[in-house]
Amino acid sequence: MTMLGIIDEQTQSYIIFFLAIIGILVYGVSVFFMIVSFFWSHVYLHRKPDCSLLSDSNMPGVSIIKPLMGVDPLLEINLESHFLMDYPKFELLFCVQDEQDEAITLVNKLCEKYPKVDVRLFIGGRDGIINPMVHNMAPAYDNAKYDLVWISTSRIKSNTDIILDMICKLQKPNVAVCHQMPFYLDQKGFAATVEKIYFGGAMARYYLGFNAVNLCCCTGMSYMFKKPLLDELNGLNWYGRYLAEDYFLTKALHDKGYRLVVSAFPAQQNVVVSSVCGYKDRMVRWLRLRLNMMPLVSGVVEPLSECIALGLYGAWCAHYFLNMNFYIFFGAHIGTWILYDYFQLRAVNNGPVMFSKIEFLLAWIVRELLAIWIFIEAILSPRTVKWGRHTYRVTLGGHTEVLKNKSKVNLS
Ligand SMILES: CCCCCCCC/C=C\CCCCCCCC(=O)N[C@@H](CO)[C@H](O)/C=C/CCCCCCCCCCCCC
Ligand SMILES: O=c1ccn([C@@H]2O[C@H](COP(=O)(O)OP(=O)(O)O[C@H]3OC[C@@H](O)[C@H](O)[C@H]3O)[C@@H](O)[C@H]2O)c(=O)[nH]1
Repeated sequence: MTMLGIIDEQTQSYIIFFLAIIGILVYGVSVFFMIVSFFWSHVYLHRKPDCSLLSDSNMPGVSIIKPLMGVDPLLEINLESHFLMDYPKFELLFCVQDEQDEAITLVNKLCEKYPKVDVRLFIGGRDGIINPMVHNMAPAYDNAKYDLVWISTSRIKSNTDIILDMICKLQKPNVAVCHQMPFYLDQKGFAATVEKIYFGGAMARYYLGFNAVNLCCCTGMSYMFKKPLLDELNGLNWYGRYLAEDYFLTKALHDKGYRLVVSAFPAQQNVVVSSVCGYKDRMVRWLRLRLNMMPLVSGVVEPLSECIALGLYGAWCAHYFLNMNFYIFFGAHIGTWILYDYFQLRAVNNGPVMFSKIEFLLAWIVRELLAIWIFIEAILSPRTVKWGRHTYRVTLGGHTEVLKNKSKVNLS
């Protein structure tokens, strides 16, 4: 008898063998997605769209919904970028929940500057919808003129290539959604470097890899879709009962057999990045959402697929099966991973990054260590999600309640 006298030696060796097989599988699948996304980011990203299905006479109209809350120093640039797009048929639908919101002044200023652009402002949102972003967008969604709707959050900067790319990709009948992989525009400062390294490395690795093999993996930061298809599946407002409306509505379309396609242009988040803590809090919020939607994947496989954990697990497996030196394997794993992330980031960035290799390395280490912190913080209180003005309680399957003054308000 071994292992505290509970199980015999043979059972113990079976368990160890089983854990080693799992380790090989997790390592193998991770490497598979890394290779796919590396290849994908080099051949697919930043390519000009193939618009052969479009002509000047059949350019579809697009209703662009911009939910706003407060003003960031870069918000004006982001909003103006939409006014400046060279596309013949679009409307801008700005939304704010509060009539005192400072963003209203900014929208009015831009409307005066660009009187030819078709703009509407919706104030007040729609009562009864839990998700604050959907609450804010609901009136605009219901009044959208066109069949293509583009939801683009306040942190997103746009340009003509992006709108054209999304529209062209949506011309295929089996494509329901075209979404942008989250990424960041260049900004100075360590926190901005950490953000860029995460989105261009760790996230790109799975975001692109999953989409390349047609898994449903989409964030609601910037995505264009065919409104009639979503309306057949209850419409946007219905998904406002979930905090992760993006996951549930894209999954519904995906389950119906439609394709979700990644835009060739990563999303240009453009906000003032002031602290690493802000990044950490957002990642904890997202992870808590995922833990409630896919507990096994995000609670077990996801942490195991992070560089340090996977390196330790892989080194143990290599030692177990091949008698390889644990430390040499681990060192080679970390070194290769850093190189991979660096070149992956350059591909997503479409060229060199603005920070030095030493800054990259420091920020990369901080990001990897933060991933452990983020996991622990998320798992310690997986049901509580703070977003905007409220705190929410999310339960397994995504059911959401607003927590207000210690009492629960169920709006769904
Ligand atoms: C064996 C190695 C496999 C690695 C599995 C790692 C699983 C990692 C899961 C997600 C990481 C991808 C990051 C996607 C962006 C998520 C951002 C986010 O949380 N956004 C939320 C807020 O906007 C949004 O509501 C959530 C979207 C969820 C998307 C995740 C879909 C992943 C689904 C595919 C899982 C299959 C894994 C199969 C592994 C064999
Ligand atoms: O209370 C709020 C909070 C946010 N918002 C708006 O919602 C948009 C997204 O907000 P943030 O930038 O804080 O959120 P994230 O980018 O982290 O959101 C992401 O995670 C949660 C998902 O539901 C979203 O689809 C996804 O975009 C912004 O345009 C913001 O103005 C509101 O309208 N009301």
